[in-house]
Amino acid sequence: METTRIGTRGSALALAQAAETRARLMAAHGLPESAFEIVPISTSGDRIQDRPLSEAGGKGLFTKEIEEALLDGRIDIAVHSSKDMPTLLPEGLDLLAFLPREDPRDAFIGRSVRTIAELPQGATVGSSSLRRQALIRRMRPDLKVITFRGNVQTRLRKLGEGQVEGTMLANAGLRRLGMADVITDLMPLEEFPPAPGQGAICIEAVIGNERMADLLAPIHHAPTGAALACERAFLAALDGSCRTPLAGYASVEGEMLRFSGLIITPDGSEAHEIAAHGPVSDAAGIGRAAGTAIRAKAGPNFFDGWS
Ligand SMILES: NCc1[nH]cc(CCC(=O)O)c1CC(=O)O
Repeated sequence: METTRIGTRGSALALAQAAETRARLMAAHGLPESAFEIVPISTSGDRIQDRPLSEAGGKGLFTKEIEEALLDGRIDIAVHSSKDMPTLLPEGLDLLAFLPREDPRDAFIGRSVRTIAELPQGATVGSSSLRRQALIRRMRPDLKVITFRGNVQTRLRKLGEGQVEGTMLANAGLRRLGMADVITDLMPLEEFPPAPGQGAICIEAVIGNERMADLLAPIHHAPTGAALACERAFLAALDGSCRTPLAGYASVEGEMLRFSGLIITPDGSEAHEIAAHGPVSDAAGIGRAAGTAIRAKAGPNFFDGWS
């Protein structure tokens, strides 16, 4: 029997996502663990630690080396956080499966308070995400928001040392790491909407590889796939620029898809929101139309100066 090589980043979260994918494939096909090999691959996003990723070139940084391995045939499938995927994939690759989405909310981790509202005037909060920075500033313009990178352990150490009074991470990632106990508050979706793709694992493969298409079909979760098609179309309609703080979240109930999107200036002073719904079968169309509509709402000057 041929071994399936699963490419992934080497971070603890990425390895947990690869192991979850392997477990689902084993269960779906009655295969032993030995039918799979997890291949960790270091990416530019992992190596660049000294500046915000939005300055270093944005999203593709977490996927480039892994996609090269797919195209070179060194791995058979690649497991990613959907949030880290650019809207345009390299020629010849496609996202063939999405696993059932985890909770998409952001989590707040406070040092001596439980919520953002309880932070003292002028307190320092750390985040590396432009979206989270802007949403925090919108809620609490008095806070000092600093760029804060590193893996979960590094961030928690800095928090413990008092470099910041609070930080934010995706609830999904913390849960997958078995670290949800550090969370002191979960942000409501309406007030603090997530990034497109947050909480959803996707699996990428070479188009036309029938063995991989057959392997992945039974673990694909169609409602998550539709939600992601909508969110990714919204992102694409806004050029998916990593320098534009934006949020987008779609949920599916039966045949109905609901989407909410937001764009916001980095200082949090101006935000525009959009809500849309329609049939699941039109998921990408709903996202694209929402992107066009929010662009029109914001006006041509909104993106000037900082995008
Ligand atoms: N860019 C890092 C990244 N990509 C996906 C997740 C979380 C897991 C997920 O959204 O599925 C994280 C870390 C974080 O935001 O806390």
